[in-house]
Amino acid sequence: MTTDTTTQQGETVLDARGVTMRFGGLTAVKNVDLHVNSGEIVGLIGPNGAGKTTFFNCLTGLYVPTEGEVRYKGTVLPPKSFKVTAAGIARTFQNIRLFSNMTVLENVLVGRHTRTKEGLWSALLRGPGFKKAEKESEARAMELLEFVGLAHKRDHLSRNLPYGEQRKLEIARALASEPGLLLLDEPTAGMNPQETRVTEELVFAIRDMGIAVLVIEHDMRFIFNLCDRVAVLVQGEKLVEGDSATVQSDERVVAAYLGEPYEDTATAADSDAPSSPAPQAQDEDQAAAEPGKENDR
Ligand SMILES: Nc1ncnc2c1ncn2[C@@H]1O[C@H](COP(=O)(O)OP(=O)(O)OP(=O)(O)O)[C@@H](O)[C@H]1O
Repeated sequence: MTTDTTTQQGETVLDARGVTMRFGGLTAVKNVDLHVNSGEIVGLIGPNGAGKTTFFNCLTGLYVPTEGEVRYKGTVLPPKSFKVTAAGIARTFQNIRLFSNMTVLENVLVGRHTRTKEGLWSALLRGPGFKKAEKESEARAMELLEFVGLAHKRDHLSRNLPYGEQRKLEIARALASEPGLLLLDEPTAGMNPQETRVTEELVFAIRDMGIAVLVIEHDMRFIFNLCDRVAVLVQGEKLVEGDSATVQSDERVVAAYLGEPYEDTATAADSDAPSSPAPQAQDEDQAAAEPGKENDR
């Protein structure tokens, strides 16, 4: 198993400062600072309801933070998710959001739309420029499917894939937008231990492609194996941030989140049962709740 997380770390890719998100009287995220450097894998952990997904939604333009600022490579991000994707941040969702009636390949091609230059007329007329761009996009999409191990399923409908493969497909689709930063929201939820290990290797490989990664996960073994740095959110506030050893041994984290020392829970973390509830339409449910409606898709 790969546990070497050393890599070249350079410029600040993501710089979130003082991010606060209130839903009426509830402060879901409170004054959170977080940065991610190129070459880094950063983990975001915390108990259920700590504000992790809300924070992700603030980073990706799904929510406009009540206060604070999010910069990507030094530029303040526009509060629109498609513009955030075009800027270079891609994400996956806790509740998988694939186009279920499209094939595996088509799902990845959808992810490429921010990087294709051909306009509406070109698409309608299907001229030579469009056909060339279409071929290039398909070739790139197939490379990504190879990368995540799904090339042989290119023509399957995404809804027919097993759950773990749907998660991989979401990652391939996110990579299709050629991001500089990938946000993964519980990428191993519902996976068995073997699938989790494969996902771990996949995330290392993504980092080695030059893409920084910020990952939310409840599986502590996965997080502590993978991440260069881990931030802990509790009740919307950042409690601790540091390398895996620092975070694991911090008494506040043990008390607030782990409940007991990590060493004692490692076996449990490797059990077959997902450490978080089965995926559900949580984001959609939350989106329906005013005033924290999603900004767009
Ligand atoms: N759209 C919304 N409207 C109102 N409250 C919301 C909304 N979205 C999230 N919340 C609340 O904000 C808090 C943080 O929720 P969030 O989903 O961000 O936590 P989380 O750390 O991602 O939890 P989990 O690990 O269970 O996914 C919770 O109390 C949640 O009920």
